[in-house]
Amino acid sequence: MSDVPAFWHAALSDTLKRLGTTSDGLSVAEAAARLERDGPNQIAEAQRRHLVADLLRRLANPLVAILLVAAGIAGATGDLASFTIIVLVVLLSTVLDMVQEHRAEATAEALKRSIALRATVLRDGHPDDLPVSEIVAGDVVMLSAGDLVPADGLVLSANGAQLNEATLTGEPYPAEKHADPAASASEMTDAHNALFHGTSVIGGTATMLVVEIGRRTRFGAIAGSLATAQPPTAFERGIHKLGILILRMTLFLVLFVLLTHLALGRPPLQTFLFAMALAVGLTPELLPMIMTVSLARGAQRMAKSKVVVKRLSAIHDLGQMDILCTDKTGTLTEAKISLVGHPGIDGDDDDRVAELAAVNARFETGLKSPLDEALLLHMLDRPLEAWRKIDEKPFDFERRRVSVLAENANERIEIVKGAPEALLELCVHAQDRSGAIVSLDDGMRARLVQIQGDRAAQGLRLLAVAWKPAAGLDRIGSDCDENLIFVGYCVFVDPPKASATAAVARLEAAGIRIKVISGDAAPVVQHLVGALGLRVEGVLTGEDIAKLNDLALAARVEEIDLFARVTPDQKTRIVHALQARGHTVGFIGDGINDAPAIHAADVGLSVEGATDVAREAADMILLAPDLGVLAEGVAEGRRTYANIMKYIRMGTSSNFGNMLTMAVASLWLPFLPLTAVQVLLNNLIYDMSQIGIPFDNADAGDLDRPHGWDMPGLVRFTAIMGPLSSLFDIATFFLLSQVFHAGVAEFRAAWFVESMATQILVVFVIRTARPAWISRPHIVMVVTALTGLFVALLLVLLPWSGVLGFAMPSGTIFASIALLVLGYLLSSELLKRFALRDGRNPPQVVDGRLQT
Ligand SMILES: Nc1ncnc2c1ncn2[C@@H]1O[C@H](COP(=O)(O)OP(=O)(O)OP(=O)(O)O)[C@@H](O)[C@H]1O
Ligand SMILES: [Mg+2]
Repeated sequence: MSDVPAFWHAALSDTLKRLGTTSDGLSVAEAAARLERDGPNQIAEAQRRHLVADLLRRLANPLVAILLVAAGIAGATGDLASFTIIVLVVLLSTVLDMVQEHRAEATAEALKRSIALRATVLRDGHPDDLPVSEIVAGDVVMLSAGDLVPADGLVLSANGAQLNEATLTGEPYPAEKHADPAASASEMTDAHNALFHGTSVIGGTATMLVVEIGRRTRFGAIAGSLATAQPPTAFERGIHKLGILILRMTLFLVLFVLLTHLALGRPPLQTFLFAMALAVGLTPELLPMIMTVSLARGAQRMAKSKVVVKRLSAIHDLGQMDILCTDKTGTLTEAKISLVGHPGIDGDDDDRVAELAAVNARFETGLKSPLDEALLLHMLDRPLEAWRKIDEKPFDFERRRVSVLAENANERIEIVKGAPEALLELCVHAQDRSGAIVSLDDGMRARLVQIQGDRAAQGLRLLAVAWKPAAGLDRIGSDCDENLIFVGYCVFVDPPKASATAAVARLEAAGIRIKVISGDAAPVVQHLVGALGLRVEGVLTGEDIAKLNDLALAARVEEIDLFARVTPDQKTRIVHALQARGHTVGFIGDGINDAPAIHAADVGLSVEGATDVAREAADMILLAPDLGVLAEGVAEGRRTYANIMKYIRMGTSSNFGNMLTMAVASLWLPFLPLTAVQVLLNNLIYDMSQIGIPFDNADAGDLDRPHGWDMPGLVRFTAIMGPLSSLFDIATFFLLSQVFHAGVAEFRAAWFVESMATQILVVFVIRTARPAWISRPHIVMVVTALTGLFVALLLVLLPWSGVLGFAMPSGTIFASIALLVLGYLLSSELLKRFALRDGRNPPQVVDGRLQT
C-alpha cells in the first residue's frame, strides 16, 4: 500500500502517546476540539453542495448556456427587452428548481440522520452512546457482537472477538482479534490486533482505540474509488431511456424548425432564438426536481407511518415489490421468549438441563440470542457463581450451536447447546436423572426425536443440551463435537404476534406474496404460520436447498412459501433465485444472519432494534417491528410512483403534441407562432404550475398492486394524447388566422392562452384513470395549477402585455378559445380510457393471491 508503516506495527504505548490519549479515552472537551479540527468521521464528502457551485453547474447545462449566449446576441443587437426577459426567466426557473431540490434533499437527510448508527464511546471515562460521525482519533470504543466497526484502530482488550472482514479482504471466514502486538504482519488479514472500519463483529466483545477516521481509514480509501452508489433501479433506468428519446426528438425538431424557417427567408436571429427556446421548452428539465421532491415527500410521509427511508430510490422498488421475504422472530412473533420447560431424557423437567444450558448461555460471548436471555432470566434466582469459564467455541449460523468449556468445584466439562436435530445426532451417550450415563440406543433416540416432534408441533422452540468430560483440557479441541452425552432439551415459547395476521392480509391484498425464511426448524415455523392463519404453501429446508443448484432453486422458489433451517448464505440464494424469476424482492430481518440477504434484496428492510449490520445493509428501517407499518409504506411508495408518472405523462404527451404542432406551424404560418421570450415564459409558468404534483392524492387503483416502469404503456399514452393536443392547437391556428384574421401580436396572445390552459388543465383529467370528477385532487395541486393559469392570463390581460409582444385579443376570440379548451379537456377525458391502460399484462389476482 504505502511506505508508511501500518498503524498496527507500532507499540500500543507509542500509539497512545502519539494520539495524546489513554485507554480511558478522551475528555468531552478534547473530543469536541478534535471533531472541530479533523471533521466528522464519515466517508462521503459533506453532502450539502455549495449553493453557488450548484447554481453554476445548472447554468452550465448546454441548453441554458446556449440560451444565455443567444440572449447576449439579442442584447448586443439592441433587443434589450428580449435580453432582460430571457436572462430573468432562465435565472428564475433555475433558482426555483434548485431551491425545491435542496429543500427536498435536506428533508431526506434529516430523516436519515435520525436513524444514524451509534456507538458506545468512552468520554470522560464513562461509556456514552454517540453517533458514529462524532468519533475522533484517540477515542476508545466498546464493541460487541452485531456492531459495525466505526473506524480503524487497535484492540485494547478483547474477549473472543470474531470479525467478519469480508468487505475489506474478501475473506469469508471470521478473523479472531486480540490485543497482542502484530509487528510482523504485513497484510491486514494478519493484523490480529487491528480493527477496520466497515467490518463487523460477529462474536465476542472488544475495546478499540481509534487511530484513523473517515476517509483516512482503509475502507474510506477504497470506498472513494469504488463508487458506492447503488446501481439505478428499473424505474430510474426507464426514466433515463425516456430522457434520451426526448433529447433526440428535440434535436430533430429544432433542426427542422431552424432549417424550414431559414429556407423560407425568416429573420435568422429570431428564428435561432425561437428554436433554442423550443428546445428548452421540450426538455423535461423539471423531471429530476419532481422526482427528488416526490421521493422526499414520500419519505416524509412514510416517516409519519414509522418507516424511515435510507435510500430514496428504494421507494420505487418498494412500490414495485411483489414478494416479501420475512424472518420469523420479531416480525411474525412477539420475540418475547420464555423458557417453559427443560425435560431430561425421561421427558420430565430436569434441573441439570437448565443449569448446563444457562452456564453455556452465561459464558457465550457472541451476540446473546433471545433464547440465551430467556435461559438466564429463568436462572436469575440461582446464580451460576460456582462456574468458571475456560474456553468457548462461539455460535455460528452454519453449526447452529455453542460449545463452552467450563468448570466448578466438581468437574471440568464441555457444554454444548444448539439446534436439536443436529446435536442429537452427535451424541452417543445420554445421562439420566440419577446422573448415570447410559448408551444412547435406537429406542431412546426414537423417544427423544418423538419429544422434539411433539414440542415443535405445538410451536415450541427447542434447544438440545449435551456435554462431555474435559478434565485437563484448556482449549476446546477440534474433536469438540465427538462422543457427546445428551442430557435434555430446553423448551421455549415465542407467542405469535397478534397483529401479524392482519398485516399479512393487507400486504397480500396489495399484491405482495409473503415468504417466511427462518433458521428455525420446519415444524415450528409451520405451526406458527398455521397459528397466524397465513396461507402459505410448501416447505423447503436448508438441507433440500443445499442439494439444488441455482437454476433448480429458481425453479422451485415460486411455489414454496416456507423455508426452514436455512443458513445466511441460503437466505441470499433464495433472494437471488426470486430475482432471477423476475420478481422485485423485499427482505426484512434483524440479525447478523439476515444482513447479506437484506443487502441482496431490491428492498432491504430492517427494524429499529436490529443489529448494526442488518440496519446498515437495509434501505429502509421500520421504527416499529410490525409488518402493518410496512403495508403503509408500500402504499406511500406506490403513491410516489403514481405522482411521478403523472408528471411524466403530462410532459411526454404535451411535448410530443407541441412538436407536431410546431412542425405544422412552421410550414404554414408566415411568422413565428410565439417569440422566443413567449416560449420561455410559457415554459416557466407551466413548470411552476406543476410543483404541486408531488402532493397529489392517488386513486385506490394506483395503490392496490405493484407496478413498475411501463414503457409500452407510456408510448401508447403519448401516441394517443399527443396528437389530440396537436389537433386542438392546429384548430386554434386555423381559427385565429383563417376565421378571425388576427394580427401577429393578437395571434400570439390568443395562442399563448390556449396553449397554457390546455397544458395546465389537462392534469386534472389524466391524473386519474377514473372519471375526472370522481377522483379528488389534492388542494395544493389545484392551487398551484390554477395560479399558473391565472399568471398566464395576467401576462396577456395586463396593460404592459405589449412589452412581451402581446396584444389583447377580442372577446369573441377569448370565448372561442375557452370553447376549444373545453373541447380538448372533454375529448381527453373520453380518450384517456384507452390511453391509461397498463401496457403490461396486468397480473391476475385469483382468490386473493397474485398469480405470476
Ligand atoms: N444462542 C444459541 N445457542 C444455541 N443455539 C442457538 C442459539 N441461537 C440460535 N440457535 C440455534 O440456531 C438456530 C437458528 O438461529 P435463529 O433462530 O436465530 O435463526 P433465524 O434465521 O434468525 O430465525 P428467525 O426466523 O426465527 O429469526 C435456532 O433455531 C437454534 O436452533
Ligand atoms: Mg432472526
